Amino acid sequence: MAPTVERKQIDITPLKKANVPIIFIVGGPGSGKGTQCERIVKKYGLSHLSSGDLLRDEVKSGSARGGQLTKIMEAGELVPLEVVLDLVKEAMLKEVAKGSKGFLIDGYPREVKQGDQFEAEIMPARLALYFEVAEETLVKRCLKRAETSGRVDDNAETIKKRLKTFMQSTTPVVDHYAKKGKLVKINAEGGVDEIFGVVQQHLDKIFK
Ligand SMILES: Nc1ncnc2c1ncn2[C@@H]1O[C@H](COP(=O)(O)OP(=O)(O)OP(=O)(O)O)[C@@H](O)[C@H]1O
Ligand SMILES: Nc1ncnc2c1ncn2[C@H]1C[C@H](O)[C@@H](COP(=O)(O)O)O1
Ligand SMILES: [Mg+2]
Repeated sequence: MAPTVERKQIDITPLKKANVPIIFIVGGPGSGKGTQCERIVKKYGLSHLSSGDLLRDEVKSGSARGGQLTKIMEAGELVPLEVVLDLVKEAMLKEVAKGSKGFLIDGYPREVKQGDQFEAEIMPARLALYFEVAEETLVKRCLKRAETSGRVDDNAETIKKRLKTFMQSTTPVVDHYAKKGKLVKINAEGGVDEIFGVVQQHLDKIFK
C-alpha cells in the first residue's frame, strides 16, 4: 500500500479568483518541455512552473523529505501525487500574487489521477500540450543534456527507467485529454524554432 502523505492546508481562494488559463505541458524525458516553455514565456508572459524544478528546489532547500525525493528521482519513479500537487499549488499562489496571466504546468500531470485531482482541487486546465518524440531521440537529448545539467537522473540507467515510467503512467494522460477534446499533440522531433511555430498556432487562439 502507498504510504500516507500528510497534506498541507493551503488556501487557494486567490488562485480560483484569478481564474487564469492553465496549460498542462506533457512529454517524455527530454522531449523539450522546458525549452518550449522558455520560448512561450518570452512571447506570452505566462508563469512557467516545472514540477521537476519544484522538486529539485525542495531537495536543495534541505527539507526533511529532500533525501527521499532524490531517491525517487534517481530511480526514475514518480513522487507521490500529494507532494507534487501541494508544491505546485504553493508556487501558483506566489505567481498569482504577482499578477500571473496564466500558467504553464510543465511535467504535470504524469498520471491520469494527478490531472483529475489538480482539476478537482484547483480548476480545469484549458489545454494539454503534448510534445511527441521518439524514444531514441529522447535518450539522445537527455544524454547530451547530461554533459552539463548536473541532474541526478540524466544518466543512461535512470533515463531507461524514466522512459518506462513515462510509457506506463504518462501515456494514458495523452488519451485522457484527447477524449476531453483538450489535447494538442505536437510532433517535437524537429528544431526548436519549428516546434515553437506550431505551438504559437495553438496559443495565439487563447492569448490574443
Ligand atoms: N527541438 C529540439 N531539438 C534538439 N534538442 C532539443 C530540442 N528541444 C530541446 N532540446 C535539448 O534537449 C534537452 C532536453 O530538453 P528539455 O530540458 O527542454 O526537455 P524536458 O522535456 O524539459 O525534459 P525533462 O522532462 O527531463 O525535464 C536539452 O538539452 C535541450 O537543449
Ligand atoms: N508531476 C510529477 N509527478 C511525480 N513525479 C514527478 C512529477 N514531476 C517531476 N517528478 C519527478 C519524477 C521525475 O523523473 C523527476 C524529474 O522531473 P522532470 O519533469 O523530468 O524535470 O521528478
Ligand atoms: Mg524539464
